[in-house]
Amino acid sequence: MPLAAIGQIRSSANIPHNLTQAQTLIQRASHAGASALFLPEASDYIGPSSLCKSVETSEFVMGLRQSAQKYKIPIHVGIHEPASAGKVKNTLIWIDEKGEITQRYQKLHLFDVDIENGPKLKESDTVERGKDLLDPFDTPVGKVGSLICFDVRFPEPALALRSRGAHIITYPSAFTTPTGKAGHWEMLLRARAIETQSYVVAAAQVGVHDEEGKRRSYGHSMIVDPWGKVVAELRGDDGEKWEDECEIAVTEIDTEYVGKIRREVPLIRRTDVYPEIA
Ligand SMILES: O=C(O)CNC(=O)[C@H](CS)NC(=O)CCC(=O)C(=O)O
Repeated sequence: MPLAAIGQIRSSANIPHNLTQAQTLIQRASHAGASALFLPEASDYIGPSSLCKSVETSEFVMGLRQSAQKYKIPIHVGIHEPASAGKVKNTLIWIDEKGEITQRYQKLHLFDVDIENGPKLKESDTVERGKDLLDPFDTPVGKVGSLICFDVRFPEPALALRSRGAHIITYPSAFTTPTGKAGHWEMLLRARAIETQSYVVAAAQVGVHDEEGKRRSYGHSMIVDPWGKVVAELRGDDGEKWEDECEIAVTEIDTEYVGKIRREVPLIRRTDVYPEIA
Protein backbone atom coordinates (compact mmCIF):
# COMPACT_ATOMS: atom_id res chain seq x y z
CA MET A 1 0.00 0.00 0.00
CA PRO A 2 1.38 3.46 -0.85
CA LEU A 3 2.53 5.82 1.89
CA ALA A 4 1.56 9.49 1.96
CA ALA A 5 3.72 11.98 3.86
CA ILE A 6 2.65 15.28 5.40
CA GLY A 7 5.31 17.88 6.05
CA GLN A 8 5.06 20.62 8.66
CA ILE A 9 7.17 23.77 8.37
CA ARG A 10 7.36 27.33 9.66
CA SER A 11 7.58 29.65 6.68
CA SER A 12 8.67 33.26 7.06
CA ALA A 13 9.71 36.05 4.71
CA ASN A 14 13.05 34.25 4.30
CA ILE A 15 12.46 32.28 1.11
CA PRO A 16 15.84 30.46 0.97
CA HIS A 17 15.20 29.25 4.50
CA ASN A 18 11.68 28.10 3.58
CA LEU A 19 13.11 26.23 0.61
CA THR A 20 15.72 24.52 2.80
CA GLN A 21 12.99 23.32 5.18
CA ALA A 22 10.86 22.00 2.31
CA GLN A 23 13.82 20.27 0.64
CA THR A 24 14.83 18.64 3.93
CA LEU A 25 11.33 17.20 4.16
CA ILE A 26 11.36 16.00 0.56
CA GLN A 27 14.52 14.05 1.30
CA ARG A 28 13.04 12.61 4.50
CA ALA A 29 9.76 11.66 2.81
CA SER A 30 11.67 9.93 0.06
CA HIS A 31 13.83 8.01 2.55
CA ALA A 32 10.67 7.01 4.42
CA GLY A 33 9.40 5.44 1.20
CA ALA A 34 6.51 7.86 0.69
CA SER A 35 4.84 7.98 -2.73
CA ALA A 36 3.86 11.65 -2.33
CA LEU A 37 4.63 14.55 0.00
CA PHE A 38 1.97 17.08 1.01
CA LEU A 39 3.27 20.48 2.18
CA PRO A 40 1.33 23.42 3.74
CA GLU A 41 -0.39 26.47 2.33
CA ALA A 42 1.95 29.39 1.61
CA SER A 43 5.07 27.24 1.92
CA ASP A 44 7.03 29.68 -0.27
CA TYR A 45 6.64 32.57 2.19
CA ILE A 46 4.51 34.11 4.89
CA GLY A 47 5.14 37.81 4.56
CA PRO A 48 4.50 40.75 2.24
CA SER A 49 3.04 40.18 -1.24
CA SER A 50 6.14 41.85 -2.72
CA LEU A 51 7.81 38.44 -2.26
CA CYS A 52 5.47 36.84 -4.80
CA LYS A 53 7.06 35.51 -8.02
CA SER A 54 5.78 33.58 -11.01
CA VAL A 55 6.54 29.85 -10.99
CA GLU A 56 9.08 30.43 -13.79
CA THR A 57 11.09 32.87 -11.70
CA SER A 58 10.43 31.55 -8.18
CA GLU A 59 13.59 30.04 -6.67
CA PHE A 60 11.32 28.23 -4.23
CA VAL A 61 9.30 26.47 -6.94
CA MET A 62 12.40 25.75 -9.05
CA GLY A 63 14.12 24.24 -6.01
CA LEU A 64 11.14 21.99 -5.27
CA ARG A 65 10.95 20.86 -8.88
CA GLN A 66 14.63 19.86 -8.79
CA SER A 67 14.15 17.93 -5.56
CA ALA A 68 11.01 16.19 -6.84
CA GLN A 69 13.03 14.98 -9.81
CA LYS A 70 16.10 14.05 -7.78
CA TYR A 71 14.15 12.05 -5.19
CA LYS A 72 11.47 10.87 -7.67
CA ILE A 73 8.62 11.96 -5.40
CA PRO A 74 5.58 14.07 -6.32
CA ILE A 75 4.85 17.12 -4.18
CA HIS A 76 1.60 18.91 -3.41
CA VAL A 77 2.45 22.40 -2.15
CA GLY A 78 0.82 25.74 -1.44
CA ILE A 79 2.47 28.82 -2.96
CA HIS A 80 1.60 32.34 -4.13
CA GLU A 81 1.42 33.44 -7.75
CA PRO A 82 0.95 36.91 -9.23
CA ALA A 83 -2.63 37.94 -10.08
CA SER A 84 -4.05 41.09 -11.66
CA ALA A 85 -4.57 44.43 -9.88
CA GLY A 86 -1.51 43.95 -7.67
CA LYS A 87 -3.04 40.95 -5.92
CA VAL A 88 -1.65 37.45 -5.57
CA LYS A 89 -3.20 34.02 -5.99
CA ASN A 90 -3.15 31.56 -3.11
CA THR A 91 -2.54 28.40 -5.10
CA LEU A 92 -1.69 24.76 -4.75
CA ILE A 93 0.42 23.01 -7.31
CA TRP A 94 1.13 19.35 -7.94
CA ILE A 95 4.72 18.75 -9.00
CA ASP A 96 5.09 15.25 -10.43
CA GLU A 97 8.10 12.97 -9.93
CA LYS A 98 9.65 14.35 -13.14
CA GLY A 99 9.56 17.84 -11.64
CA GLU A 100 6.71 19.09 -13.87
CA ILE A 101 3.80 21.16 -12.58
CA THR A 102 0.76 19.21 -13.74
CA GLN A 103 -2.12 20.50 -11.57
CA ARG A 104 -3.12 23.81 -10.05
CA TYR A 105 -5.89 24.93 -7.69
CA GLN A 106 -6.59 28.51 -6.57
CA LYS A 107 -8.16 28.97 -3.11
CA LEU A 108 -11.91 29.60 -3.40
CA HIS A 109 -12.82 30.94 0.04
CA LEU A 110 -10.75 33.75 1.51
CA PHE A 111 -10.13 34.27 5.24
CA ASP A 112 -11.71 37.64 6.09
CA VAL A 113 -12.31 37.69 9.83
CA ASP A 114 -12.42 40.07 12.74
CA ILE A 115 -12.52 38.00 15.92
CA GLU A 116 -12.69 39.64 19.34
CA ASN A 117 -9.33 39.02 21.11
CA GLY A 118 -8.41 36.90 18.11
CA PRO A 119 -7.05 37.25 14.65
CA LYS A 120 -8.12 40.13 12.42
CA LEU A 121 -7.18 39.16 8.91
CA LYS A 122 -8.51 40.29 5.56
CA GLU A 123 -7.03 37.93 3.03
CA SER A 124 -9.11 39.43 0.21
CA ASP A 125 -7.15 42.71 0.51
CA THR A 126 -4.16 41.02 -1.08
CA VAL A 127 -5.45 37.76 -2.55
CA GLU A 128 -7.63 37.11 -5.62
CA ARG A 129 -10.40 34.51 -5.20
CA GLY A 130 -10.24 31.35 -7.27
CA LYS A 131 -13.04 30.70 -9.73
CA ASP A 132 -13.06 26.92 -10.13
CA LEU A 133 -12.71 23.61 -8.38
CA LEU A 134 -9.94 21.42 -9.74
CA ASP A 135 -11.21 17.99 -10.78
CA PRO A 136 -9.70 15.21 -8.65
CA PHE A 137 -6.57 13.84 -10.30
CA ASP A 138 -4.77 10.48 -10.21
CA THR A 139 -1.69 10.19 -8.03
CA PRO A 140 0.32 7.24 -6.65
CA VAL A 141 -1.71 7.53 -3.40
CA GLY A 142 -5.18 7.79 -4.99
CA LYS A 143 -7.40 10.43 -6.56
CA VAL A 144 -6.66 13.78 -4.93
CA GLY A 145 -9.18 16.61 -4.53
CA SER A 146 -7.46 19.88 -3.59
CA LEU A 147 -8.82 22.51 -1.22
CA ILE A 148 -6.95 25.00 1.01
CA CYS A 149 -7.17 25.99 4.70
CA PHE A 150 -10.30 28.16 5.23
CA ASP A 151 -12.05 26.08 2.53
CA VAL A 152 -12.34 23.45 5.30
CA ARG A 153 -15.20 25.44 6.84
CA PHE A 154 -17.37 24.73 3.78
CA PRO A 155 -18.63 21.16 3.35
CA GLU A 156 -19.96 21.76 -0.18
CA PRO A 157 -16.70 21.82 -2.19
CA ALA A 158 -15.46 18.72 -0.34
CA LEU A 159 -18.72 16.90 -1.14
CA ALA A 160 -18.44 18.03 -4.75
CA LEU A 161 -14.89 16.61 -4.99
CA ARG A 162 -16.04 13.34 -3.47
CA SER A 163 -18.83 13.06 -6.01
CA ARG A 164 -16.25 13.76 -8.73
CA GLY A 165 -14.27 10.73 -7.55
CA ALA A 166 -11.78 11.93 -4.92
CA HIS A 167 -10.38 9.41 -2.40
CA ILE A 168 -8.38 12.11 -0.65
CA ILE A 169 -9.31 15.71 0.16
CA THR A 170 -6.41 18.03 1.03
CA TYR A 171 -6.35 21.08 3.29
CA PRO A 172 -2.83 22.50 3.31
CA SER A 173 -3.10 25.28 5.85
CA ALA A 174 -1.74 28.10 7.95
CA PHE A 175 -4.51 27.78 10.54
CA THR A 176 -4.49 30.43 13.24
CA THR A 177 -3.61 29.40 16.79
CA PRO A 178 -6.83 30.77 18.42
CA THR A 179 -9.19 29.00 16.01
CA GLY A 180 -7.05 25.90 16.28
CA LYS A 181 -7.16 25.95 20.07
CA ALA A 182 -10.95 26.34 19.94
CA GLY A 183 -10.95 22.86 18.41
CA HIS A 184 -12.05 23.99 14.96
CA TRP A 185 -9.04 22.55 13.13
CA GLU A 186 -9.36 18.95 14.25
CA MET A 187 -13.16 18.95 14.34
CA LEU A 188 -13.55 20.38 10.85
CA LEU A 189 -10.96 18.05 9.35
CA ARG A 190 -12.53 14.98 10.94
CA ALA A 191 -16.03 16.13 9.95
CA ARG A 192 -14.92 16.56 6.32
CA ALA A 193 -13.36 13.06 6.40
CA ILE A 194 -16.47 11.44 7.91
CA GLU A 195 -19.01 13.18 5.71
CA THR A 196 -17.06 12.67 2.47
CA GLN A 197 -15.88 9.19 3.55
CA SER A 198 -12.46 10.14 2.27
CA TYR A 199 -8.95 10.55 3.59
CA VAL A 200 -8.25 14.11 4.66
CA VAL A 201 -4.63 15.17 4.26
CA ALA A 202 -3.85 18.43 6.07
CA ALA A 203 -0.25 19.66 6.14
CA ALA A 204 0.02 22.81 8.21
CA GLN A 205 2.31 25.67 9.06
CA VAL A 206 3.42 25.87 12.68
CA GLY A 207 4.78 28.52 15.02
CA VAL A 208 5.72 32.18 14.72
CA HIS A 209 6.14 33.54 11.20
CA ASP A 210 7.29 37.12 11.74
CA GLU A 211 9.76 39.11 13.86
CA GLU A 212 6.96 40.75 15.87
CA GLY A 213 5.38 37.41 16.70
CA LYS A 214 1.98 38.57 15.44
CA ARG A 215 1.47 35.85 12.90
CA ARG A 216 1.29 32.37 14.43
CA SER A 217 0.03 29.07 13.12
CA TYR A 218 -1.39 26.17 15.06
CA GLY A 219 0.45 23.23 13.50
CA HIS A 220 -1.09 19.82 14.32
CA SER A 221 -0.76 18.66 10.72
CA MET A 222 -2.80 15.50 10.36
CA ILE A 223 -4.09 12.76 8.13
CA VAL A 224 -7.59 11.49 8.92
CA ASP A 225 -8.94 8.23 7.49
CA PRO A 226 -12.43 7.87 5.94
CA TRP A 227 -13.79 6.58 9.27
CA GLY A 228 -12.70 9.82 10.96
CA LYS A 229 -9.69 8.38 12.78
CA VAL A 230 -6.56 10.54 13.03
CA VAL A 231 -3.90 8.23 11.56
CA ALA A 232 -0.96 10.67 11.51
CA GLU A 233 -0.36 13.84 13.49
CA LEU A 234 2.44 16.34 14.15
CA ARG A 235 2.93 18.75 17.06
CA GLY A 236 1.22 22.03 17.70
CA ASP A 237 2.19 25.64 18.45
CA ASP A 238 3.49 25.82 22.02
CA GLY A 239 4.03 29.58 21.98
CA GLU A 240 7.78 29.27 21.51
CA LYS A 241 9.59 30.84 18.60
CA TRP A 242 10.17 27.97 16.20
CA GLU A 243 13.45 27.66 14.44
CA ASP A 244 14.23 24.61 12.32
CA GLU A 245 11.45 22.45 13.58
CA CYS A 246 10.29 20.93 10.34
CA GLU A 247 9.05 17.37 10.43
CA ILE A 248 7.08 14.73 8.55
CA ALA A 249 4.59 11.98 9.35
CA VAL A 250 3.67 9.13 7.04
CA THR A 251 0.75 6.75 6.80
CA GLU A 252 -0.62 4.19 4.37
CA ILE A 253 -3.44 5.26 2.09
CA ASP A 254 -5.88 2.42 1.39
CA THR A 255 -8.29 3.30 -1.41
CA GLU A 256 -10.03 -0.10 -0.89
CA TYR A 257 -10.86 1.06 2.63
CA VAL A 258 -12.46 4.21 1.17
CA GLY A 259 -14.72 1.98 -0.95
CA LYS A 260 -15.51 -0.26 2.03
CA ILE A 261 -16.64 2.64 4.22
CA ARG A 262 -18.77 4.04 1.39
CA ARG A 263 -20.45 0.66 0.86
CA GLU A 264 -21.02 0.08 4.58
CA VAL A 265 -22.59 3.47 5.22
CA PRO A 266 -24.32 4.73 2.07
CA LEU A 267 -24.95 8.46 2.31
CA ILE A 268 -27.99 9.02 0.13
CA ARG A 269 -28.83 12.70 0.10
CA ARG A 270 -32.48 13.83 0.35
CA THR A 271 -32.00 16.83 -1.87
CA ASP A 272 -35.65 16.41 -2.82
CA VAL A 273 -36.33 17.71 0.70
CA TYR A 274 -33.61 20.42 0.84
CA PRO A 275 -33.24 21.36 -2.83
CA GLU A 276 -31.30 24.56 -2.07
CA ILE A 277 -28.25 22.39 -1.26
CA ALA A 278 -28.50 20.29 -4.44
O1 LIG B 1 -1.07 33.40 2.10
C1 LIG B 1 -0.66 33.42 3.27
O2 LIG B 1 0.11 34.28 3.71
C2 LIG B 1 -1.08 32.31 4.16
N1 LIG B 1 -2.49 32.19 4.18
C3 LIG B 1 -3.15 32.12 5.31
O3 LIG B 1 -2.57 32.16 6.38
C4 LIG B 1 -4.66 31.99 5.24
C5 LIG B 1 -5.25 33.31 4.88
S1 LIG B 1 -4.86 34.66 5.96
N2 LIG B 1 -5.13 31.49 6.49
C6 LIG B 1 -6.30 30.90 6.65
O4 LIG B 1 -7.07 30.68 5.72
C7 LIG B 1 -6.59 30.49 8.09
C8 LIG B 1 -7.99 29.93 8.32
C9 LIG B 1 -8.23 29.75 9.77
O5 LIG B 1 -7.34 29.86 10.59
C10 LIG B 1 -9.58 29.43 10.23
O6 LIG B 1 -10.48 29.13 9.41
O7 LIG B 1 -9.79 29.47 11.45
